[in-house]
Amino acid sequence: MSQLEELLAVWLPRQRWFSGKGIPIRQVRIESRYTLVSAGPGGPDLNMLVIQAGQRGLSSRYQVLLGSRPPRSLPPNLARTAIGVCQVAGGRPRVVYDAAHDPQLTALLLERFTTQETTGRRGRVRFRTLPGTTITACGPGRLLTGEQSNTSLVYGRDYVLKTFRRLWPGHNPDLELNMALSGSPYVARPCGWIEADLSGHRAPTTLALLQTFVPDATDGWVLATENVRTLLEGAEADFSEEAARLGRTTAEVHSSLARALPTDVLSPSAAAELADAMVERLAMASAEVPELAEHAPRVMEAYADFARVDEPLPIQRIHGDYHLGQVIRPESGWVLLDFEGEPTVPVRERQRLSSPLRDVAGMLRSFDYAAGYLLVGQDEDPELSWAARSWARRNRDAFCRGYADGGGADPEKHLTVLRAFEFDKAVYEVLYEARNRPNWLRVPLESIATAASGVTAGSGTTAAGAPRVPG
Ligand SMILES: Nc1ncnc2c1ncn2[C@@H]1O[C@H](COP(=O)(O)OP(=O)(O)O)[C@@H](O)[C@H]1O
Ligand SMILES: O=P(O)(O)O[C@H]1O[C@H](CO)[C@@H](O[C@H]2O[C@H](CO)[C@@H](O)[C@H](O)[C@H]2O)[C@H](O)[C@H]1O
Repeated sequence: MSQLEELLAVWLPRQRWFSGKGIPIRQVRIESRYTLVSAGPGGPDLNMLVIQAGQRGLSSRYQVLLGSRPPRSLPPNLARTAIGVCQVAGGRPRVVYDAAHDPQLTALLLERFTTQETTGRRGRVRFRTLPGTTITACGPGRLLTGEQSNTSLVYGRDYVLKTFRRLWPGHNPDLELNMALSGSPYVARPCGWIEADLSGHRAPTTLALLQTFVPDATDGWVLATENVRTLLEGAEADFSEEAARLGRTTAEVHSSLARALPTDVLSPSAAAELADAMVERLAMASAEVPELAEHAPRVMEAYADFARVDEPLPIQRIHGDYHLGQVIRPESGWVLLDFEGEPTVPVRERQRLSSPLRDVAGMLRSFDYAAGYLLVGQDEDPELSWAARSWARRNRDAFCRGYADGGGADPEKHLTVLRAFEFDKAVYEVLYEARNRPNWLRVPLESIATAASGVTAGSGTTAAGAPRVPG
């Protein structure tokens, strides 16, 4: 490995967006390096690196936004973003650092959209603008610091630039679906994107998406958990109108996607394949989180029931990783973000048509998360547990009602399908939490334990085990 690759191998596992945590990195290889912007001699450069991280014989691609400056010229406020000092592409030693924190570089990055030049041999990095859109440079980008799989920069009240971290060849579904929905009041308007031709791949790969910023909005996770907190503190709290409205908006977005993009019906053989994929994910998660294994037989039963369902299941493009953190609420109503799907799954698989009930299941899981997460690590208090679960139940029901009212398939009439999707999502979450936020692992594990403990959806609880509240 080169000096820079050695430095990246140490830095990478500490990044929130690195999805291979917990598995030692054996090798880092820089596949491509593009100088995207340069502030001139003595000033900073912004390099976009595509790197391959080798772990246990598997290799994953990531995008790194690398700042570089002459040694000892890193401003004190950027000191904590330093990765090290090394030669970049054989030149003089430079200090390299995480460019997303550098106001000078983030400002120049947005400016590149206004000049439209290409970078690299044969223009292998392109800044693209949607027809009819004029992008105006507006100063530095503010780095969002939330629990993210990618890295987003907010430019004033105008734009958000999301750089995708884990790269899979092809157009990112976030770009595809936002373009298909462009003009809808329920999404942030896409303005442009950055793409590159990765070595060995003909189709361009999306590196970043530029969207309009939705001002004065709060994300659904914050709104929901504040509501649960109020309730657990003993005060009145109701979220069900918001949940119902979110259900309606979700159904409308699904209808728009079905109108704009291909649709189909899931064949019995495809349903069996899907059930196999769920079983495979369960096996992988149980190997990594042994506590899950004791519930596996009950979860498998749900998957087997799903494989036997003989009703035709409409399929279409869907959100793919739908949860309360993917929706924001300005005054005007809910807006859906991040149509990327599950970032650890290859883009080709994420582009497959799927049942919109998968998104419904994702959001239902999220109501359980919002209810469960405040109680994790607390001493068991039956009253609080009951209140939290009842909150989840009420909002799950309201969301489903809203979804059906908005023209979506009535989730209540597809409980077998929903149950399998909810289990599959919860299993995904077990893996996600084990790798990224081990303190949260109990949230999906407890949902699975409750749901697998024998009470079925038809007998008064849902897959995640929240009791039905009378009335
Ligand atoms: N267009 C936007 N307007 C306002 N806030 C946004 C916008 N896009 C993203 N955000 C904020 O950034 C957060 C992360 O964005 P998201 O697309 O979900 O990134 P990731 O794929 O890394 O999870 C969102 O939860 C939201 O708070
Ligand atoms: O938003 P991302 O695309 O980065 O999605 C990943 O991270 C999410 C956490 O930020 C994770 O969502 C899980 O935790 C949420 C609370 O933080 C909860 O609302 C979701 O229901 C739960 O799945 C998501 O699974 C992961 O792909």
